[in-house]
Amino acid sequence: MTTLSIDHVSRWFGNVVAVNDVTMTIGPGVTGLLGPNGAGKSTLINMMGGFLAPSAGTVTLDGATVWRNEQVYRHIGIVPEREAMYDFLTAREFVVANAELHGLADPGAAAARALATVEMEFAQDRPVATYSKGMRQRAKMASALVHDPSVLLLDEPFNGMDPRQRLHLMELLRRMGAEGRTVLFSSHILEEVEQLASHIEVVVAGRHAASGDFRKIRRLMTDRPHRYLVRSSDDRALAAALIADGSTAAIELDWKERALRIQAIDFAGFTELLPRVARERGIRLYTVSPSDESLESVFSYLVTA
Ligand SMILES: Nc1ncnc2c1ncn2[C@@H]1O[C@H](COP(=O)(O)OP(=O)(O)OP(=O)(O)O)[C@@H](O)[C@H]1O
Repeated sequence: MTTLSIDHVSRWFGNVVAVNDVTMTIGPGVTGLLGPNGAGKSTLINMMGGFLAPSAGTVTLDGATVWRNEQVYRHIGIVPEREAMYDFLTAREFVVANAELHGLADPGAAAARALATVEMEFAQDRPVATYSKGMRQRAKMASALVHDPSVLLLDEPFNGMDPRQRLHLMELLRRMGAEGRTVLFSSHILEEVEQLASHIEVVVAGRHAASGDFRKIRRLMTDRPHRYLVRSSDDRALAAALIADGSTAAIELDWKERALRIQAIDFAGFTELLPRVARERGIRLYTVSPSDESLESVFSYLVTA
């Protein structure tokens, strides 16, 4: 069982709409679920993993409803973002306990296999209290893998990891994807998703904003209108010269800031145009700063596009 279908799914908490009419399909390989904080990624993952019921719509795995379906739970492993671990347990005890919960025939052997997969044998008999953040993450991962699920869901798995741990986890997730499993991980960092995911789903403010490979998502982000704040030795002359070019969509003189607010449509064209025009007219550029580069603004452009 490998294909998760999210069909017109919404989830609200009181009057907060965390997920708003999202439809997407997640198949084998590694998929990145990208979006700023509060976009609804955890809520979506919890619904995909059967931890949370959708308020509307359906989540199915190869056609079978996920919510309250034990048959389906057998195929899903989930690594939540925050999970209380019993610090006095060792990783081995923690993973064996989960194997027992799954009713596996040989919990010891299954736990040993899962701990080997995440390369945690060296510390498996130490209490979790003595682990680094990355080691805890790996213990959680072993616990999620103990029943050999075909679908693995991870909520912000790279948070708080050092570069070496990050590489290690990337390698592991890549391998699992190559084996034909469905691996989905959430992140708010495009570069992280880019390095690992062959497919990206973007969510913003509870809504599905875009999907495609990283080239497509990158292009959507660079092709959006860019806003700059520019200060120069002659703002009026600069504005007149820039507006004559097609890559400049709008210019406003901001008296308070004593600067130009420029909206460019063609990112590459504009970054070439601005210094050239300034040079040709003998205008000195004092400040050139992007004024809307927050992740939220980049993503919300995708939603309104
Ligand atoms: N149990 C809950 N009760 C009330 N509101 C909730 C609950 N869970 C999530 N929300 C709200 O739903 C929205 C989406 O939250 P969610 O945690 O799914 O986003 P996220 O993309 O995972 O963000 P983060 O990366 O910050 O965890 C937020 O506004 C959040 O405050």
